[in-house]
Amino acid sequence: MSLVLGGIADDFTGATDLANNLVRGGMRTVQVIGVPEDDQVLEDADAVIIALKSRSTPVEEAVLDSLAALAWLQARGARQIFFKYCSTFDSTPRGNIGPVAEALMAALDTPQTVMVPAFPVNGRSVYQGHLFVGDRLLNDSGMEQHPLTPMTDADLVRVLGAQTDRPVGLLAHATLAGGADRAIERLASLREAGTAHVICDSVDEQDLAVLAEVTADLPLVTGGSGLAQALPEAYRARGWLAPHGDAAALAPSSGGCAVLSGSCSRMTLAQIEAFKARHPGLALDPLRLSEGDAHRDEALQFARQCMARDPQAPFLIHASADSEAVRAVQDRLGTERAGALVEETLAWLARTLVDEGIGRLIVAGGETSGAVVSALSITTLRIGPQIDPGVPWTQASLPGRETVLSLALKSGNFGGTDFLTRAFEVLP
Ligand SMILES: Nc1ncnc2c1ncn2[C@@H]1O[C@H](COP(=O)(O)OP(=O)(O)O)[C@@H](O)[C@H]1O
Ligand SMILES: O=C(O)[C@@H](O)C(=O)COP(=O)(O)O
Repeated sequence: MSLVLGGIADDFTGATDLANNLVRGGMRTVQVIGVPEDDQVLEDADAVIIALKSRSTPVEEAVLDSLAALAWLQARGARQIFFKYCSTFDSTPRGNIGPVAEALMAALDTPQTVMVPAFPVNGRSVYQGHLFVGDRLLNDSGMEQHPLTPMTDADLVRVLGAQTDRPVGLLAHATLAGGADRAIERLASLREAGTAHVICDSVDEQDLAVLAEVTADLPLVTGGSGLAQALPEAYRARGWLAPHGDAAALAPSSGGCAVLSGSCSRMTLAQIEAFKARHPGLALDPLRLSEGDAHRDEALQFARQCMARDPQAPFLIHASADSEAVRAVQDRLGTERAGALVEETLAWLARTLVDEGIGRLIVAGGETSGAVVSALSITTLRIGPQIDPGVPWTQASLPGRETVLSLALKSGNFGGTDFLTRAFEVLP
């Protein structure tokens, strides 16, 4: 198998988002969880996305995991490596975006890479190096209150500058508007001046199409999944992709419907409210979780009652809470312990509920999805039809289970307000 694109994603929802856009562009894409064993057999694919949990891990660990993923993809002949991080550039002054990008550049022996977080269909755009979410600057979008990676500065040249000693430059919109040749010249002159990282403006699909044309031949690109919407066309123009049938077909789904949420984003909170207006939901209290198993067991009882009442009707369990409540919990337990406690509980619930008949599961939150997917021992996800931009249904075979599990991993900020109810309605 010789790959066109090898993806390294810093979280699991991000990996699914990237895979979704490649599939929509007609690329046969497989998502794997962690670096696969050398002898793991993968179906024929144009792209393999390796989902890591490297967004919030210590820098050294993120770098090592990313390099291991790179080595696996290189051994399968990947023409281009795509380092996928969040369209809201989720990171801290220590990293992990800068250090991981640099380690990948060194391993690929390339002096420069591009940074393209924009995802216009979901409202993420970059202008003069500043990241907007809808009509708000990043630091005024709610992301400044993220529980793990609060983003308090929208100037990405400055944000990345704090994560690296190498020079950071800008490919500005005015240059991009001049077309691919002008953008290529700009990248070359920045390269000659020693600029390793280039933040790329992009406000719409047209900008991304130009950027795809400009970057398709680079060994390494980095960013959100917006660029991946445009890359398949650039690959096709180079004769790298053969035509084939529907890249997003899934087997029929079965089993009960559940939602588990650890995301505290504004959008998830609105989705939870809309869901609870129609279906049962239970809020977890992290402080009670910290006192022992009783609260966790209550949540399981709640789920069992819902399943007994109507095995097909969806229900929700969430730790998601507004920023004030999250801060109060973090003050008492510490940020890491609070996050880990919530993730462990939701992962345990996922494993137990799937054993007890849940076959269609939505998980909201990137870190939360990582914990759930790991607890379910999932190694590969097949990407199905898109529910909302950036979020497809996927399917996984689980060890010891005859039917497939349908799984939607929802990034915190993605999806319309009715996402949690509509997702079950559109599932085949
Ligand atoms: N009530 C809460 N108090 C403290 N931390 C929480 C609470 N609810 C969720 N968390 C933690 O917040 C983090 C949310 O991150 P994540 O799952 O990636 O969501 P998102 O996709 O919105 O970023 C997780 O580590 C989760 O465990
Ligand atoms: O690029 C994006 O915005 C998403 O793919 C993503 O990575 C979101 O991360 P979470 O919000 O932590 O799910």
